[in-house]
Amino acid sequence: MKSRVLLKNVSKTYFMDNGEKLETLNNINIELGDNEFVSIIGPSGCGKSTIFRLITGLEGSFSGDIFINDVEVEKSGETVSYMQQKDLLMPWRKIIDNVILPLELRGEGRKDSIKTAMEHLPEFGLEGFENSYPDQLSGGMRQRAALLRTFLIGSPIMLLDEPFGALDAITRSDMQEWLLKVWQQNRKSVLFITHDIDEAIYLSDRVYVLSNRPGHIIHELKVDFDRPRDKEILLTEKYLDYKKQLTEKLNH
Ligand SMILES: Nc1ncnc2c1ncn2[C@@H]1O[C@H](COP(=O)(O)OP(=O)(O)OP(=O)(O)O)[C@@H](O)[C@H]1O
Repeated sequence: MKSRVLLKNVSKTYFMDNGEKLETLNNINIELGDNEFVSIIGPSGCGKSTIFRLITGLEGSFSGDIFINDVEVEKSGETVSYMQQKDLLMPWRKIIDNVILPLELRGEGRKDSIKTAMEHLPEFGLEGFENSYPDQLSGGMRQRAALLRTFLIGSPIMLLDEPFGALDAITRSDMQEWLLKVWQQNRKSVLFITHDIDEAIYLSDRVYVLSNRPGHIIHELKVDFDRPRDKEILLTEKYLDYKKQLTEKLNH
């Protein structure tokens, strides 16, 4: 199944209520290939989330071209699985009722939706918690529930905006390993936004570095580690070299 995204010379300017222009993205070129895991890192406010809103069609006006599976985004009609930065679970709905939302929105019956979701609960580490409410779960479990909800949107293309940003270091590290495992089993194309250089290198096939706003690509790193990966790679020279490259570019 095709699962590609291509941004060609994409620029985006917001027009503020007071008439001012906010140039947000400047001539961005990004490519996500079939089954690739690609990260985007860059300073706060440089337009990373805007890129996702453009790909999903939530943000309409821009210059340049965006292709989803080789079709222009305006004509594509493809639903992309998108997890926003603050993708909160609804506190009044049980975990199972939170995760089946995209299936229900697609018009699938409640019974079938629950059956589908239940099959994925073990893989997402949520077995036995289907009837819990979000505030009864740990931070990592809540993020896995939000990821399952995103996963059940069903697109082979996933856009994940800082899914682990609010987690403590140990939980975050566990979640990275878990995400790689799930990704390897399900092979989707993932675009992943993070502020964390280590996370970007560990997870990705390639990493794009954005400049300060208006964001443009200042570096592209190909991460040449075999898969499946384990945290041992963090101790290698090659890894340290990648980290140095990205740190230098970000502090540029
Ligand atoms: N709907 C909007 N209208 C006007 N300005 C906006 C809008 N959405 C975002 N912006 C502005 O565009 C810039 C980029 O925002 P965006 O959320 O894409 O950045 P980001 O790189 O994802 O930031 P962070 O890393 O802090 O999440 C910011 O200055 C933001 O205030």
